[in-house]
Amino acid sequence: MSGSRSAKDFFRPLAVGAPAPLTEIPARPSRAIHFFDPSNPKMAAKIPDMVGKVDVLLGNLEDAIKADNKTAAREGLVKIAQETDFGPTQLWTRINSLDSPWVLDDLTTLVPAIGDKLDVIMVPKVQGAEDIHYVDRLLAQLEAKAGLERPILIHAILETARGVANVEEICAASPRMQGLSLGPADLAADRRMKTTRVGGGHPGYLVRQDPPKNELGVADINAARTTYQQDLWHYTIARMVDACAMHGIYPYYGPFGDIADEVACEDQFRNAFLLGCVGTWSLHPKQIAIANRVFSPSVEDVAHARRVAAAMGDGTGAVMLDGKMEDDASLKQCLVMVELAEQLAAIDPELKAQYDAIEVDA
Ligand SMILES: CC(C)(COP(=O)(O)OP(=O)(O)OC[C@H]1O[C@@H](n2cnc3c(N)ncnc32)[C@H](O)[C@@H]1OP(=O)(O)O)[C@@H](O)C(=O)NCCC(=O)NCCSC(=O)C[C@](C)(O)C(=O)O
Ligand SMILES: [Mg+2]
Repeated sequence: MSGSRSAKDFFRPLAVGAPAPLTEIPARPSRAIHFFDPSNPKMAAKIPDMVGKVDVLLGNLEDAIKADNKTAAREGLVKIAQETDFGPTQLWTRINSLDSPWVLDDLTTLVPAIGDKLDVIMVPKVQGAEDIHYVDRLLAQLEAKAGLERPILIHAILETARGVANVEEICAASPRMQGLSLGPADLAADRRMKTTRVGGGHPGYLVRQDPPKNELGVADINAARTTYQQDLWHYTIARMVDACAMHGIYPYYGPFGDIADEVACEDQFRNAFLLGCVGTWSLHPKQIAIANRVFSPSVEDVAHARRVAAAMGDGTGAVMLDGKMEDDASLKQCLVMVELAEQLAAIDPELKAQYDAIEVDA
């Protein structure tokens, strides 16, 4: 890849004195990345109580924050971060876009003030590896200056056609890359898609059942036919999942703007979970429970996975379980569930109790 670092330099710090990059991105539970506006006193007041109840709290500085409130949001985030003990909950931020008048101050303020508490910086509207390289070097310089001991990770939002086209090089651009989220609103606009919704499906994007045929074998195109609404975001999410898996980083859905429609929100989140995403965004407190439910494997799935693991002994060969074939590969599928359940149980006592209560009779 032109312009990328050679293998021998990939894990070298980009500034003298900056912390060494991680060689592996930790699989920390992040079912819900909960967005809040640090300049909104009502929202900010709720944040300390949310610690421990959501996997990630994200102080948003970009879109959805009024231009007049950009400084207040940045300062509000610094204050909340300094005054709060986040325990097992991660603290992330979404900085302003790289072409905005605010982003340089975002980074030069946040890293010295709260860099020791910030786990991940979400960068919006990432177009290609060059955007990640810019943030990567700047973070290294700021980390070195602040004497930080742990590198801050980068999460890119895919919300332009160019960003989607460059998804693999974005994931590969830095050892700081933690993951990707879908930005369905900006992406729809950039692609000139004809949906005005923030994420989710569209009733016009469908396939229709074939027409029934009459006794002469002629299709009756006027007969009632079932239609099936399709997922507008399937292609993009699937590309993100492959790019992330290939680079050992984590894919996330993104925002679901119809806060009132909890059913459709859950459906969209579940599609992403099934395809390989590890989490999603929550824009309103009530979306946290939906995300936590959807992105935790069900007790039934974990029970089945553990049964397969027990039945597979040393993990090789093929066995029959409930009339179905299980083998080395299906065991690997099951271990995805078992490992995720273990990671979640470590931070979620309620889930731990449910998973611990499973009895495995192989
Ligand atoms: C949708 C809104 C306006 C409804 O806000 P509301 O106040 O009208 O809702 P509510 O139901 O009346 O709220 C009840 C209570 O919960 C509070 N509350 C409400 N939300 C939160 C929250 N997130 N965190 C903590 N507390 C919250 C709210 O302040 C209120 O407190 P109160 O009972 O004391 O009066 C509000 O929830 C909100 O502003 N959410 C965040 C929106 C956001 O961050 N948008 C940006 C991400 S999506 C995006 O950028 C797109 C993307 C990726 O870039 C792209 O696709 O291109
Ligand atoms: Mg956006």
